[in-house]
Amino acid sequence: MKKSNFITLDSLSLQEFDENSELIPLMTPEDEEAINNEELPETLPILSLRNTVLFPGVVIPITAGRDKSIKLINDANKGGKVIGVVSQKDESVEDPSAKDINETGTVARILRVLKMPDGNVTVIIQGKKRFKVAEVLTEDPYMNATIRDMAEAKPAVNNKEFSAIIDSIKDLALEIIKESPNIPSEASFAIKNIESNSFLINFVSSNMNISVAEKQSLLEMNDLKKRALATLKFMNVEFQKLELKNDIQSKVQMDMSQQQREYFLHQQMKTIQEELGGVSHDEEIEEMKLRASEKQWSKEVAKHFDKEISKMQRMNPQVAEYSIQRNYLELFLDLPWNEFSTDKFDLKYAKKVLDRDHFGLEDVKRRIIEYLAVLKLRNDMKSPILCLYGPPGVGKTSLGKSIAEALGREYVRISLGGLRDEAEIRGHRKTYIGAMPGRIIQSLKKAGTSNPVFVLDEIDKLSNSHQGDPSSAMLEVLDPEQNNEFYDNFLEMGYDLSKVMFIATSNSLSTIQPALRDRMEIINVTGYTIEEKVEIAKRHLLPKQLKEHGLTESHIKIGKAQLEKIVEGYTRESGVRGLEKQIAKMVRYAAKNIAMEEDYNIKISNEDVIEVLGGPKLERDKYENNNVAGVVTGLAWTRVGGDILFIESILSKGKGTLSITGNLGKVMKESATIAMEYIKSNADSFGIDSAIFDTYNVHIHVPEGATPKDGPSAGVTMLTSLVSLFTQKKVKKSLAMTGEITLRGKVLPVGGIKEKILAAKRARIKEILLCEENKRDIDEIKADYLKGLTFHYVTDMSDVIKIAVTDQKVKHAKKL
Ligand SMILES: Nc1ncnc2c1ncn2[C@@H]1O[C@H](COP(=O)(O)OP(=O)(O)OP(=O)(O)O)[C@@H](O)[C@H]1O
Repeated sequence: MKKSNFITLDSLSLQEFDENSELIPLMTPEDEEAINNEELPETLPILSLRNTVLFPGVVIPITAGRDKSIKLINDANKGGKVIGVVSQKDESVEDPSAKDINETGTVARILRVLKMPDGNVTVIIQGKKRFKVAEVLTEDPYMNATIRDMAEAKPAVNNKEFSAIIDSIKDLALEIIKESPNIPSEASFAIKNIESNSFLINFVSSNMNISVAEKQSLLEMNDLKKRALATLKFMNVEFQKLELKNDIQSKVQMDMSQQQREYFLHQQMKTIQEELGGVSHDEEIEEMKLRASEKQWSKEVAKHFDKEISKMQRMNPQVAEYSIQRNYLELFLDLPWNEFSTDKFDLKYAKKVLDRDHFGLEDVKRRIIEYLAVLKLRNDMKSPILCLYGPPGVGKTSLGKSIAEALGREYVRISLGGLRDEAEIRGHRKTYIGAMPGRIIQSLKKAGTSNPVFVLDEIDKLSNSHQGDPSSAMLEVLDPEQNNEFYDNFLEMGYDLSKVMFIATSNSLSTIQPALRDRMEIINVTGYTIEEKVEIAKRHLLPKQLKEHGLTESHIKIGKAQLEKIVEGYTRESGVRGLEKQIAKMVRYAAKNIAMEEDYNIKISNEDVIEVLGGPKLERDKYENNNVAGVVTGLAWTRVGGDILFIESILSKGKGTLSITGNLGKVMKESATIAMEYIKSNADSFGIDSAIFDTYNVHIHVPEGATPKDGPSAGVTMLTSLVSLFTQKKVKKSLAMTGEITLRGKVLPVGGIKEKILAAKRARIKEILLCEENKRDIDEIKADYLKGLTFHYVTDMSDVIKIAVTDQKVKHAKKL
């Protein structure tokens, strides 16, 4: 035996062993040869092993606790030191008999016996040769049995396959040792030094991490090549398990170190932030909690806030969700919750404020004061929402502002024009990227109180689209029964809007969703007459512009005559927005002169107006003379106020066709046909020869073809135009008219009377023809507006002709 080759065993205290005995030898091929040639004894004492298998050549320590085993070891140690070692089939059997042990075992030589302090005996044995138990002779005091030799089929020395398997076993064994933290690296020296193939297989099999049964199966294999292959398979499995284990371990380790790294960096950042005087996240949260404690929110909101803030506390401040959560909670803190301003409800003061800010509009102001009076008496806000309706620039929005001031409330305004997405009103859920609360909640945050005056501008221009229906969200906002729990998607909570005073403005009633219109009290703000506009300009617009341009009244004076010129020549509107712009131009002109020290005190003359604004841009809507047959003045209503229009018709030789031009809608064309047919059937009463209907073509035209026109209110005008045409008689001077006609010859009332009257006045019309039923509209109009106008009320189309068409022939009357 070569003493230089030795194996270290971790289960054994080698130091102790070294001190007392020789080193454990490795089995060389020569040793193996010698052992194989040794004659086996016929009988052997059999030591049963519970949890291991002894392979030939391998040295293992065994601790014996059972009396039988201790006696066997002691006897053998005193004698020939050779024993038979067989593993138990079932390790739990305490006192195994013949049937409990495997048939195949290994002859072993006792190398050393160590007596342990606890009475156990540790024996170090080395396997020599396999055997089969032939017959168990005695079981007491320990098992003795006759044994048989076992032949081993060894492959030829030059068997390449076998050599390859052996090489693989060696390589894999080295890999396994490398990967296993528990096997000392010296083991790899041992592997490298093993010269005997069968010992290599046995050594590896013995040290592999496989079950006793598996080890036993290896021991029982007679064919060495097969045994080598089976060993290699087990090794592969073990290697894969090891790799997997290491993989998991390194991952776990990496996760841990990543976490540690992040923690470390966060700590560093926190320190840096604190050094720089910034707010650390903890401080931020503390500050939020402090602010929250001052809020007057309901239990429900407080609970929700607490839940959300503890969510924020658990978050990593570096992730994007953290800032979303912070914004969310800041919205809660910024929003007013049950924070009210005290209402003034001094109606005299309210009237004063309204009068101060707005000239005229007596009716409107009266209704607003009445509305406020009701609010004062009822002392709650569950009254209809005001809707100020009228053409642009008549002061609807600024009335809202004055109401806020009169009541001593905050003022906020949103424009609903062109708003198509419901989320604009209700907000996006906060999980969306860039999500925000809706405009209602945003405005309340801006207002800072829970009861502001909230102006909803252009409510008629809310539009529907595939992104939802904003008007249904608006319905919830404006419904006093529902709006105490208005749900905003971003806020994820109901918000009480019931104390908010909503005022809507609108240019048209027909485009407001009917359900919305029902919820509102409509107040009509009509346009202004020229005189009123001049007054508004003098009292409000000019002082406002002077202030904005840093001037005072001593710098520039614009007389009434010039203001009137500006109104008539440069603006065409019911409101005063355009007028304000023109005045701003005049003020800028003065400011320039003053700044250049050319003139300190400017009194604007007519020439100045032309110099600054250019020649008058607009001819006043003038009534035209009545020298031509078939030309009649009608009154029209548009979204931007009233207007006058002319209906012209001519005759040409032909076959009696009727053509209509001027960009007219279907209803207006129908009016023309009705008028024509009515005249045909009543030709005699108008003194018209029916023959001309077949010999002349009629063409009706409504000028300004670029502007689309529609509606039934031009019916009476068309009728008058055609009668005048067929009779070649003059239409009454300075007369304008509006009214729908029917085939039976009736005249029906129409809308927009106030605007139409204002337009007629602007055009210097003197007489107006209307349906009898429209009289009640006229009665509602301020007497001032009606000054200088004569009204003719009719019910029948024949009355229209009687009033409108004179007996005089026109200048160049056609002979028909
Ligand atoms: N009666 C008035 N007295 C004083 N100023 C007026 C009056 N009417 C309108 N104004 C002024 O005209 C300007 C335009 O008014 P505002 O913006 O309120 O019009 P609006 O009716 O709301 O128009 P829109 O329908 O286009 O929103 C404001 O500067 C307003 O102060």
